[in-house]
Amino acid sequence: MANPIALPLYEKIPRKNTLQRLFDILIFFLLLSLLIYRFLFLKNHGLTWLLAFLCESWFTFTWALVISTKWNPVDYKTHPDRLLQRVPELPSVDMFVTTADPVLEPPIITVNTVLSLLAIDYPAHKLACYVSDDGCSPITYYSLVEASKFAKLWVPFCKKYNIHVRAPFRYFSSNPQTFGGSSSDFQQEWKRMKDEYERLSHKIEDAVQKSVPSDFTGDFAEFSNTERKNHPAIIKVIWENKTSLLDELSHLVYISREKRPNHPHHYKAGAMNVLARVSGLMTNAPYMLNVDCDMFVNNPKTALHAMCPLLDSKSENKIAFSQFPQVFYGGLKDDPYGNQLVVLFKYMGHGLAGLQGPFYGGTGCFHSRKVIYGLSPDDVDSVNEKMANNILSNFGSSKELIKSGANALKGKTDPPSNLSNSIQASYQVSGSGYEYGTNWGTKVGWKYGSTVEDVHTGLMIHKRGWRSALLSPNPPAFLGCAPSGGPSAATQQKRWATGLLEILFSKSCPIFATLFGELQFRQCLAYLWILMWGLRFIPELCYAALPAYCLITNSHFLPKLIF
Ligand SMILES: O=c1ccn([C@@H]2O[C@H](COP(=O)(O)OP(=O)(O)O[C@H]3O[C@H](CO)[C@@H](O)[C@H](O)[C@H]3O)[C@@H](O)[C@H]2O)c(=O)[nH]1
Ligand SMILES: [Mn+2]
Repeated sequence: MANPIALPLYEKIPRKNTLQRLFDILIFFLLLSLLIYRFLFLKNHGLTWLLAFLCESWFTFTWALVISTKWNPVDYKTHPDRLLQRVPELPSVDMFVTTADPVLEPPIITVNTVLSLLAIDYPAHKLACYVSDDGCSPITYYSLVEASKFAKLWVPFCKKYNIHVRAPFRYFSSNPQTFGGSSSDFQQEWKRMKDEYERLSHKIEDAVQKSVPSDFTGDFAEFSNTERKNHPAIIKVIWENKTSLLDELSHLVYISREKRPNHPHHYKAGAMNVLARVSGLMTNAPYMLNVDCDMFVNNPKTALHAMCPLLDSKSENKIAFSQFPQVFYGGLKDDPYGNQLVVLFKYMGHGLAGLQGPFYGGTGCFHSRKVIYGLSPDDVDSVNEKMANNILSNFGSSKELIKSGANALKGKTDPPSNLSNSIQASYQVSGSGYEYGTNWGTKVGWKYGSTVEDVHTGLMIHKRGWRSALLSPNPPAFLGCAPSGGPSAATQQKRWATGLLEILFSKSCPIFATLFGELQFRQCLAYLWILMWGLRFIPELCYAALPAYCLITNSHFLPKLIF
């Protein structure tokens, strides 16, 4: 048998795509010949011919970007089984869940995501789950407190019977025999778990109906007199794993950062930066997973898969993040609105994986804390005091955060002995004015300035020369909700289109990142393809309107066939 130490933790396997390339090139040549033909006869025709020429030039250009991106697709094959043999001490992971609105994102959904995270196959004392609530909702907090009680039964049950789907709402919607077994012990425990989960759901439902707790006493006192966009920070350690035991529940922390009407809060990016800072003070894990509240873990080995490229010695200094594709459940058949992102991840994503790496997709992604703090790949092995001080010079006024930041950059783990020791500092770094005059949102952390903070942040990471990995394990690592269509899909796509254009027309533009940074040329083309997404409607609408226009004006834009 081969020495496990010598075996790689992951492999990049090129996909065979000769036929696909042939078709892609053929289409490209057909487009080019059409353009040449149009150009040669431009003088003999009117406006319609010119418009068609311009639209087709655009289509040819975008097709060239697509071909370049898809040319060398690769699949990542990860070997989580080898991980423990090669890396005896798994690193800690801080897991972030963001939620913003208890009505649009019902707490039961967030609770399921949190439960699925707490139950993953990873040493429990190495995990901490932080929930950021931009809705400042006592109901969300109450739901999490109740969920942590249920988790004490749910997590051991999942691990004992090796349950595959660890989000209870999803698990209990399937037949018990499918996952888990048929022994009478199992059947009994399954029944008990189901009853307990139903009790939890009812409690949460009641809380939503009656806005429990209405008196805001005791644990809920901090929520009294709060408005969603005007309230002080609220941080609560819901559960602390005090014994550092493997089979105890992981830490669970609730954070609602301070919001004030005159202070910009920078939406999700702002929330992520608060999460990075508070977790830096509390657990300071070298890796951070972030998920949207509606994206539960669907494969319990997810964290082990993600660690393979991040910890493999050949890539340790190069791969900044492991991204899992967004996969959705319950979506419309054949994805008529295109919001299940199949093309983006299945085709373009794997093509990107063969270049510098996939875009950061905002959820289902494991980041390295050092990279988020601003470290460059060349400096990883040589972080000295001066460099750390330089990076941390605009980290804000919290001395505790600067100390923990220096440790993170130097690769030291230094979690404080208990979480409550860092509560006071955590309140300080969650304040709405903490970031003034600092590098947060510019050089450090999640980037501000675009509503698509994920692509923006990923682009800035690639610009520094980092790579990223796209992992598509089977079953998919995470499953999420996509809007089913109608106005919500339109609003989402409008937000994406605007946010992508904000990046294109800013100093973060990928062309500058290639000219003045380390963004590879073909990676730059791929970024251009996605960032220009919001402009595509112009030539597409125009081209679609041409036939009707020609019919009305009795002109033509297609060559006449002469037999
Ligand atoms: O002020 C805000 C706004 C949003 N969120 C959270 O951010 C996540 C994504 O927001 P959502 O409204 O669901 O946007 P989507 O368009 O569905 O999200 C996709 O697009 C976003 C922007 O590119 C990415 O951040 C997401 O990860 C990606 O799933 C959710 O968990 C929200 O709760 C906040 O925490 N604070
Ligand atoms: Mn969403």
